[in-house]
Amino acid sequence: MTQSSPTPAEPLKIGTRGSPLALAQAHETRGRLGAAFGLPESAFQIVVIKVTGDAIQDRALKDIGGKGLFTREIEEALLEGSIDIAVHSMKDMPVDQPEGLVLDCYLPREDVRDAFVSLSAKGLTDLAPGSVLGSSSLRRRAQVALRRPDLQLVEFRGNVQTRMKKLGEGVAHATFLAMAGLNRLGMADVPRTAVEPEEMLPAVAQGAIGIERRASDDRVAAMLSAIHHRDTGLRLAAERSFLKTLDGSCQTPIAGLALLDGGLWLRGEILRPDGSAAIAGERRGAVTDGAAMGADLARELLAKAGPGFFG
Ligand SMILES: NCc1[nH]cc(CCC(=O)O)c1CC(=O)O
Repeated sequence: MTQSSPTPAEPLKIGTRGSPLALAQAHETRGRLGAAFGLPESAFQIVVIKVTGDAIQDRALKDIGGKGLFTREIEEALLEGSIDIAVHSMKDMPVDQPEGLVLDCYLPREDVRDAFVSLSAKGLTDLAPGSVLGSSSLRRRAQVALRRPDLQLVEFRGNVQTRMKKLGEGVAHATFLAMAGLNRLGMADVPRTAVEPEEMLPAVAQGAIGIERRASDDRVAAMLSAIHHRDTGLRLAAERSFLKTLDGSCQTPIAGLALLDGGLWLRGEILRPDGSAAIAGERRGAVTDGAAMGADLARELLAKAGPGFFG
């Protein structure tokens, strides 16, 4: 069923990063809006925006510093009006939006799991002692160090294609990627084993796409409310509240996942960056109670950790 279109005079400008995954997410957003309002592709214009995190490829993300390495320039474009909506991987989104912007539209979530990717092994436990694991994610590095302190960790940046090339060249024996990214890119040929959340809890918001808009743009607000996926929003409310209370940045190893199983079930974990300790906990509550549950679980873990836990 199509809804009456707000008949945009000009194409709706969709802002995105230029990586193949970001473009796939922008295309999915265009497809869902087009289907909801009976609009052709020509009613949309995809605008690629260069972000700091993509421009700098030769340094570890934690050394570039600051929040929003993958989002800042896109939010600036939204505020100045050169785009109308911004499509984001929610995993890369800071917990607070700048004044004047709103993020309250989520697409149905993809697979939340990490994928263990290797040309020679099926999982962390099969890697020979001293093997090299490539990852730039503080969370994955800490989770790996906790489980396999013998492995050597190396930084691994770049898109999926670049990382597969590095594995082929022997730069590392294995890496982790999000299942969501592999699925969205249709990369069926990448040798992957899905890692269950019970083995390794994924990042907050992994697999979720969020669409940001100007707070003042009522026409766009109405369009986005037609494609918003409520269950994903309820889960992310819990996970992002957990992250916010932990003051999570990309400098802190944090994992979190909420599921709807009649109620809302939130699991969370914080780790020391070197993997020498981890503290985990969970909450169960009403589906609309995510924000309070997330904050409460974060406070419990922070109290257990004590000062200086992150080192
Ligand atoms: N920080 C990079 C990033 N941001 C979102 C995804 C994957 C897609 C998703 O989780 O929605 C990735 C790459 C990865 O972890 O493999």
